[in-house]
Amino acid sequence: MAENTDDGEKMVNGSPDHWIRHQRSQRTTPKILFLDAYDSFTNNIVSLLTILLDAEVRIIEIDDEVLLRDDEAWTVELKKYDAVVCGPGPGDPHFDRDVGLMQRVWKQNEDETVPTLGICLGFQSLVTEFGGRVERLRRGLHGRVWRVDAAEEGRRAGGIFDRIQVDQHGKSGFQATLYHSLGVVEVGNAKGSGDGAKIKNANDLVPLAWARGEEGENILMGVRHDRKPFWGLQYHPESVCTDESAHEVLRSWFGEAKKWNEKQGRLVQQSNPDEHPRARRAIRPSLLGDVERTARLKGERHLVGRSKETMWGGTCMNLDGWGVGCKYKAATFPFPRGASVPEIFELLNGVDRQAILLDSSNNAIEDKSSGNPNLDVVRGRYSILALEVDKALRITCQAGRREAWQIHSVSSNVILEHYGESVWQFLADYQHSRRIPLEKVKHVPFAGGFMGYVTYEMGLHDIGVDDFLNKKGNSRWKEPERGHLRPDLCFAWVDRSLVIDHDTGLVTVQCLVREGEGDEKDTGIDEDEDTDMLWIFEAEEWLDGMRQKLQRHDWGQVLPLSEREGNGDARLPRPLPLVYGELDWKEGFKRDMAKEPVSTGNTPRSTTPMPKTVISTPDPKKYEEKVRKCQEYIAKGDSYELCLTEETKFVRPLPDRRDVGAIKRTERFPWELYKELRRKQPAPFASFMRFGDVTMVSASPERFLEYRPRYMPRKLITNGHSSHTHHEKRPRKQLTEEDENIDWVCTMRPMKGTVRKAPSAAYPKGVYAAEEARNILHTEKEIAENLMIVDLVRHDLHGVCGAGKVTVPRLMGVEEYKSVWQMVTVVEGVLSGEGGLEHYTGLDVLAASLPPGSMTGAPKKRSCEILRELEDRRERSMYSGVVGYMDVAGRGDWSVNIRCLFRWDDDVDGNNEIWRAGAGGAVTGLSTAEGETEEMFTKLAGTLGVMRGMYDEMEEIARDG
Ligand SMILES: C=C(O[C@@H]1C=C(C(=O)O)C=C[C@H]1O)C(=O)O
Ligand SMILES: NC(=O)CC[C@H](N)C(=O)O
Repeated sequence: MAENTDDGEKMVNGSPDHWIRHQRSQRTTPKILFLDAYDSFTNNIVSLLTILLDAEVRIIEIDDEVLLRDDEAWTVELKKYDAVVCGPGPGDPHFDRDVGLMQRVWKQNEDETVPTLGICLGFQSLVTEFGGRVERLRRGLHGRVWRVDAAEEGRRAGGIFDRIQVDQHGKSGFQATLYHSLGVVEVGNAKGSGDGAKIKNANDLVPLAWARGEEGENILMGVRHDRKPFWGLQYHPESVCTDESAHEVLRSWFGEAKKWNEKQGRLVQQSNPDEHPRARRAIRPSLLGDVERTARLKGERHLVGRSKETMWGGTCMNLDGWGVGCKYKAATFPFPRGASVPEIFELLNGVDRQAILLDSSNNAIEDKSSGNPNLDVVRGRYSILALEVDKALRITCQAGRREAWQIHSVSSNVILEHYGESVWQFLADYQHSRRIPLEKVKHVPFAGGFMGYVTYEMGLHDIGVDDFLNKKGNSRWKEPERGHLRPDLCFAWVDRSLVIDHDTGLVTVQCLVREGEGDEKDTGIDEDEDTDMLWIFEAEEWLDGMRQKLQRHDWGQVLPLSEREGNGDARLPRPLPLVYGELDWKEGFKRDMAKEPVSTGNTPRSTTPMPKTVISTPDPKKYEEKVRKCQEYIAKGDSYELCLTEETKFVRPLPDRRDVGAIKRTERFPWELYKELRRKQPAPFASFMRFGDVTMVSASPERFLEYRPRYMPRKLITNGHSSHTHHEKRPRKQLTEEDENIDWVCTMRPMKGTVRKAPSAAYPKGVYAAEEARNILHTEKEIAENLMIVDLVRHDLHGVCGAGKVTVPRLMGVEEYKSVWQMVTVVEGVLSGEGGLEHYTGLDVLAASLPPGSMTGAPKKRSCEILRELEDRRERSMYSGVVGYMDVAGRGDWSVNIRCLFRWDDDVDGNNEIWRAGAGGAVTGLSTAEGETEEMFTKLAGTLGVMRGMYDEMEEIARDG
């Protein structure tokens, strides 16, 4: 049998030559199998093992159906690895569904056993398998950082804690993060009585290390099997808060594993390169790579190029010609004196048209923290206004139908409906084929490109939580059981926009112009120099017009209403009217003209008083009950942290259709609401969106994800031919001059830990000083809460950026906002590696990290399932989703939709429209029901207050159920 080594050499099995070469290749790249129990820290462990042991780590899920069923396949698979790691995860080691394949690892044939390390749940599974007792601890220890001390046995050879330095007290230990609520209370035959009791040495399992809690607990942290090559660790070696010195334990373990293999003469089989590997890599395939593969199969260049056949109504429209190859045109000038962002918005956009405004609305607030270096005031720098959104190409997609996305042209007609690739692949491809070199657009963060939103449910679906979908029937045309047909992803390709730089005081108006480089045959559109010139001429004229409009406007004066609302430009679509009607599953939205406003304008104002707006806020008692339920799940080991949320509903009467004035006011209402929110709750990631079917006003303080280039000195770049580590084996692709200087940095800023400024029951004096805020936030509870999400976000980033590419430049900083203090960590991942941005873009990170970890808790998947249940399967919709952009140069910035209010056009209740606002917070074992309820209401207070301020008359009720 001939086998291939990694470097392509042929080997003949059995010859001495083969043996030597086999040993050598094994030495260069050891292979580790990681059994993933759906944890949110998996990729961090894989990264650590890869870097530390210079190993190739592959992943298989614990519930792999084939391997669970097929003994033969399982045995064959295990032969490919030097060692196995059974990972952490939610649940209980006694339940098959929680540990799956792990149990099979412990039951291997004596002579073929693969050396294995269990971590956390994996450790508990090992102990359970060999007769130890694992039970609920008296309290959960999620996100706690404790000292772990090696026992006598641990320090001996084979005890894997042997390389930990001994301190002056004769102890060897380190600080390590714990994420567990179950623990070992008894090992082998020895009797113990729960945590706090000493567990004596036992038959097969030898205790190696312990952690002592401040409540007198003494918890087992490490074991080895006396005769088999099995080890286990209860703490999390990969956490950002575990000491680096603890890495030595993993080195020792792997040394022992290799010794075992040698002693047993265990041969690690090289995998057949022709065979599709069963185990996956931690890093996901790139979206553009997927596009390329599919396109190669079909012999076409871009996904959309293939869509001709699927066009609607026989129109043969090819999107390849739709702006492929863009030219960038811009005009930059000083911010007009006396103007403000809302006024510019009103002048250029009108308030009732489609619009997206990403607004650094806190840029003007005074710095209350002056002089305090411990406190960061995060100010947004730019405000970005998408112009002519009505005319932009729009891409929409519903969760569960993500292989079917739609492209809409002006006036919302669907011009293309496509099946096959995921919408993410389409977006990556679309953006990539319109790339503009960074050099040309460095002066602005956004030069045009995608802007839009993604809902929470889209994220849920992408991580495999999709109980909201109808599983029966044809997946394409599933009858929605969600009660609506709203898009979960909606992006506009914005080619005209305006950027305000609040720091430099400059305004840039800009547009993307079509370039006539497309292949004529391909696009079916005649391109020549003249048309090209025409586009450019038109663009320049437009830029000039915009500049003059802004500069000549008298900003001292209040705009006459007519000028704000009537956009004199006849080419522009008319303002969106209020649409009345009903949603029908079969036929979609059915408009009911009879109910709609009459357009004559002569009808007298109605004199009947408007009915009241009804606000229903969450019932505090019920919320407390849910917090307790969260804690039950946490105590059982099913989750480490749960971000529980509730919804507040505003049922707002629509005006009589004959009352033209009232109708006008209603159309203006969202914008007035936004202006009020912006004024009262300034925030770095504020936004106003009237886009597709949704309207949202947001005062979000939380950045989800930003990706942008970091320019590197040229000499830092290796050319790939000079070194021969295993990372460099494949020939590097030809780098362009531009690539050489750029690292793409993805920054995530998970926010966890909230303290309100005003006095409250929990802090009766009120918390006003920064120092006090810091002290309150830097407590075990808040630190644990933040840490768990930091590790989760590192995992999400590792899954795209790869091993060793993720750092935490700032851990748990405290930031000041209008009415709260927040604790925020900055996590960075670098998208370089092979292919650089050619293969992975910020969109890969976005697609891989939704829903935002700060809104779910950890581990993400199981926590989301639990939350669905606790939140009565209510859709969070826009709340907990993201809004932002990804521009033509590949840069992006997305914020988490919190502290926001939204309304869907079809969300009507009789003659009322419904606005919704979510609020919540992370529940951990250390939470109190009252404290969490207060935190939720604190977060709600901002939006609620603004909404209340909009009415003279209203009624408030606590929501039941
Ligand atoms: C859930 C919300 O906020 C999230 C939860 C936070 C927390 O638990 O401290 C902080 C910021 C957000 O990530 C909300 O504002 O509704
Ligand atoms: N991180 C983990 O693996 C946790 C294991 C188990 N679910 C517990 O809570 O104890």
